[in-house]
Amino acid sequence: MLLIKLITMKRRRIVVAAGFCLAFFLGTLMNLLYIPGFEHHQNHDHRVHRYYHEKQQRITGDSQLQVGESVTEAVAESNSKPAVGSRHHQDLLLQIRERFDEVVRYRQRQAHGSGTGDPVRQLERRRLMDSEPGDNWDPVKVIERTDNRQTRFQNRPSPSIYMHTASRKDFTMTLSSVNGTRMLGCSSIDNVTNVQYLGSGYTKAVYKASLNNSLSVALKSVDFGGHDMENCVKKYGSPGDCYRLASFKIVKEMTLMERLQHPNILKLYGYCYQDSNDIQDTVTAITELGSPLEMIQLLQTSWEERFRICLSLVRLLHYLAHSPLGSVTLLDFRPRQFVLVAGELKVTDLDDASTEEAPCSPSDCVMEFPARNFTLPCSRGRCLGINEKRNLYNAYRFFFTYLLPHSAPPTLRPLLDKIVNSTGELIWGIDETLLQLEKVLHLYRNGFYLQNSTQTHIRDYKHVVDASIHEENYRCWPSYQHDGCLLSVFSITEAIGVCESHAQCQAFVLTNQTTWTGHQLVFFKTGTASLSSAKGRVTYVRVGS
Ligand SMILES: Nc1ncnc2c1ncn2[C@@H]1O[C@H](COP(=O)(O)OP(=O)(O)OP(=O)(O)O)[C@@H](O)[C@H]1O
Repeated sequence: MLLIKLITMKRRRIVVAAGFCLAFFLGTLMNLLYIPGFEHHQNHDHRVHRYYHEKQQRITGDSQLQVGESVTEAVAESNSKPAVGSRHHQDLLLQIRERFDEVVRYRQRQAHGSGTGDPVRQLERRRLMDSEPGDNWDPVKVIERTDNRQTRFQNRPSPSIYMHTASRKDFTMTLSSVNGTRMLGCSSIDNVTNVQYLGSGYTKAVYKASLNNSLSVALKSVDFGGHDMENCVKKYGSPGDCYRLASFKIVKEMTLMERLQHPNILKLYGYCYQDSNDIQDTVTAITELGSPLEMIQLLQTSWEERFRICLSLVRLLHYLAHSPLGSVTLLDFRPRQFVLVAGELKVTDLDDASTEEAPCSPSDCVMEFPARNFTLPCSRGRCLGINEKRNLYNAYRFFFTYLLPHSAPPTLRPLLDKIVNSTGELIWGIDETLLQLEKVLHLYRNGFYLQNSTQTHIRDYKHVVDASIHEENYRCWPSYQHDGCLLSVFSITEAIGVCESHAQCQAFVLTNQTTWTGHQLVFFKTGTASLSSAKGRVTYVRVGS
């Protein structure tokens, strides 16, 4: 009986959630199955987990950083692999060189489009010039210092001194500040506590840790047991060079985090280079902590929170389209590349970001997606606006279609549908898309989405000051609290409208909490038996029939 009752009570919620989940799964399945160049990401390996355990012990200071067991195994397997100095091995060195060059390009690139008179760009340019080499912060300093040595090394057989060997201290001392903010270094992560594994991908493993038992951060390093390292060591048999190759992804990410400053890009707090027993200069990035994005969970949250994520994303893409480095595209755009920080969406994985616009001849500028292709104009040998358009279409297919329209206020639906359609067809660019989403925010924040139909019910509610109801809770969707009905409203009129639409609702209590749009959180109640005095609180009780 209880089960049947529960099922009945939750039926609406389950049906809604199931509907979303089904749509989400069917839709994303197609998308996720096809991501050019990223097919390998779907794999996972038990050895990765074994490494997390080993690594967790190392981070907490149990021992020096070691080469992971799976890498050792891979080295054993790779005895038959080409010798150091062979052409095959040179291929690995070439890849390292390419990644090195890419990082240096980002590091040295001047503000894009300077001299346009745009004050924001001019400000960006000044900021960049202020932090040109010579500034204390420079995650590639370790590499740049060896650039000359590297040039000489082109014809050398041994890769072992490819990277500069530096003691930890060197880097701790050169670390100072970036954009006026003091950076963390190796000493900051010596005594981290509460280390927890957060996630890993193809290359990196990410841990949560507390510094001084106060600041929680994310620690990102190369996953020795990950696919990237394992495949490389199997192929080339050189853990040290494979590590260098993989670590450039972290160095690139740190460089972009420093170059691209925006509220929706995760903050870099610092980094640490440490020699390990077997590998020199292993790098750990220390970044802002987020929580991984769970699409299924998001589908169950309020429209207001889902809209916030879409707006964050569009603000981010607008910045990337006009960034100081030029138009930046996120080649790997899956939701797992983003995290949430206090409800805001932030991009975390920048190692697949690119500023290169695809080269073309006039006839072959085609942008391909699983469900459709777009033909773009080819101008001066480059596909015009491809970076911006790729980001926007990915935002449409991974985020907007699932998060924007469902359970939105009915009066906003036409505008939201237009946003979804116009981005899905790439009719709008990012500037227009941002303008329209900011318009939605304006309408929502100022209550212009409300219809007048609830006015007539106001006289049916009694206003009780300095009173609250502690019990008489019921569940509703999409509540901000799981065991009660806590919803956000623009006004008392809207709260009355909500109460009228819930069969159980007999009263509601205003809280002093507000959401990110300034809406007030209100508890809806089934009755008033536990009504009691509470200074400063206001309760509305239904008195009409
Ligand atoms: N700052 C962070 N806070 C919380 N979780 C994070 C953070 N950074 C990354 N993660 C989690 O760790 C996972 C792996 O991180 P990341 O994407 O940088 O690794 P990767 O090896 O580049 O992965 P991929 O194979 O997707 O490229 C992410 O999917 C994300 O869920």
